Amino acid sequence: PGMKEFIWQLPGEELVVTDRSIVYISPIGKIPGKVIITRYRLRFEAKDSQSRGNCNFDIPLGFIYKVEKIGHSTVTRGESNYGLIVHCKDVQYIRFAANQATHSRRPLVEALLKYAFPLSSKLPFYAVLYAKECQRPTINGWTIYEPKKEFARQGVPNELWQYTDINTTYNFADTYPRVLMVPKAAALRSNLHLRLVGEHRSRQRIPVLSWIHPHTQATITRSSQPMAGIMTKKSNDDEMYLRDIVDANANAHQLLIFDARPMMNAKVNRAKGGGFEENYDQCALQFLNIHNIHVVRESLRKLREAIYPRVDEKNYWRMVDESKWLNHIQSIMEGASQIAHDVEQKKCSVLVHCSDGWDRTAQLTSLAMLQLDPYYRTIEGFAVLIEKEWCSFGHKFSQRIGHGEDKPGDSERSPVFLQFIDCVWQIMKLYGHYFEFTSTLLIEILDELYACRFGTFLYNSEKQRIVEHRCHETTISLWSYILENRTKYLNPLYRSQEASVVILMTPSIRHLHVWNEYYGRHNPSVLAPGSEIAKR
Ligand SMILES: CCCC(=O)OC[C@@H](COP(=O)(O)O[C@@H]1[C@H](O)[C@H](OP(=O)(O)O)[C@@H](O)[C@H](O)[C@H]1O)OC(=O)CCC
Repeated sequence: PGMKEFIWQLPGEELVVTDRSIVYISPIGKIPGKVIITRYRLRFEAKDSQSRGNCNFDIPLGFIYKVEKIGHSTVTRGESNYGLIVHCKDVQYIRFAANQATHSRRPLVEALLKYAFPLSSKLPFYAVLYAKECQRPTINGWTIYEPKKEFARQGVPNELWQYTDINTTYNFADTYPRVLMVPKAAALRSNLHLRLVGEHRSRQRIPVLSWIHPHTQATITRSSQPMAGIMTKKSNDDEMYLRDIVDANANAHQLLIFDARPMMNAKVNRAKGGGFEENYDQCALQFLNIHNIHVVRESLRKLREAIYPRVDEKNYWRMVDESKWLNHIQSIMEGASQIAHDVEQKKCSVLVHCSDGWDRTAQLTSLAMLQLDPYYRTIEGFAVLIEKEWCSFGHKFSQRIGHGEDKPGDSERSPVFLQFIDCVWQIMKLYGHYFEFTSTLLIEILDELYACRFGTFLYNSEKQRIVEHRCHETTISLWSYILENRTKYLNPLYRSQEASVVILMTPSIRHLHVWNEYYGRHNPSVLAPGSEIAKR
């Protein structure tokens, strides 16, 4: 492997192309400098960096969702009309003016289109090159989450809950984890029974255990929607299975079913064969009015307009309100808080689902578990929570982020995981001393979500990650990096004894804030010293 030419180069980060005569059109002025593109990043170095303050920046290629060419080589207007715009998956976009005479844009655009979209270019993700050249990490992040170790920590299996081997080779539900914990009564009935329950749940994502209360045995189970359809057909096996969940908790006589969706959307899903648990006996159903991936994608787009490339001081709050971003955050937090309250105070068992059970359901179970179990507010526990409720339960990271694909308009993309991390930040803002880590960890996780340097967030399911792409062997886990640098994320106010509490909150909109530390981080907060104001 080539020697490192620059101190900043990472293992496996081969140089691809350099352009020394390019101008960065920043929000606060034109800055001439050099662009270096490698297999991992786009880097800009201002020509006389000392006089302009530090205008250097690095953008991992995984951040890029669109490369836009502006101006044509023939146009004669000012040079800044000819160049390219690099649009990023976090709020920013970067505009460069290239040198018309030398047609310097072409090599840059070709390099970006090839290496920012490895799936489209049929190249391996940078994560594979990085792992090849890295020394073996001292901590193997792939073993931080062991399902049976985590369930043992929760106190199961026990006399009422046990493993089923029905999905050991992912043949039952290929978007689900291999290890599933189900009511003992259901497992003892037969695998046929479980298969019949699976036939009544979208993609066989049957209700399985996420978390059990250490003292009351109240449980959080999760699933996808029942396949009731327009005939609102019922399933004896599905209803019997839910009764098993009720019977496994001596403190309650009914199962609280939380359908994350607006009722109208749940009804519309009947047209696709879906639906909801209509008058199941011993069950109480309620809708949480959390909107779908399409509404969420649009909401972030509007929030971004309020913030980047600069805050519109006159219209900011109107634009934030019109985005409804904080309203969506609130609906998720309200749902998770009600789930936590019903499990903790009413000692009830709850079932959480939505349409597919991999977006809103993951948000609700993980936020409720974060409130109920202080373990998940430690660095290791937070890694376990994300591996369990997001990675292993088939949140489609690859499609929701659009890893490596040049398909900016793909309607499968949506910032659902970002919404979850934003909710964690809102809880941290109110109860920071109950977390072992600070928001630095949250921002690090979001950056590595896009960068594709680690294998943790690649692909759409445990099966794809482990069986089809063998990520545990070919890539390094994000948690190796995080845990090797854990001091970076430690919260000095954290006292594990006092933090060992249940957080029960009623998230009023007045307690919620725009996470400016993240969404506003690319805005020039002050004029870089010596930077000239863009000439009008
Ligand atoms: C005649 C065809 C009917 C039809 O296409 O229904 C489709 C529904 C889509 O259902 P929705 O629940 O509104 O939307 C779904 C959820 O966001 C789901 O995530 P989650 O895991 O959180 O459930 C995603 O995985 C699906 O891709 C998405 O389609 O659309 C609506 O309900 C919108 C109504 C305004």
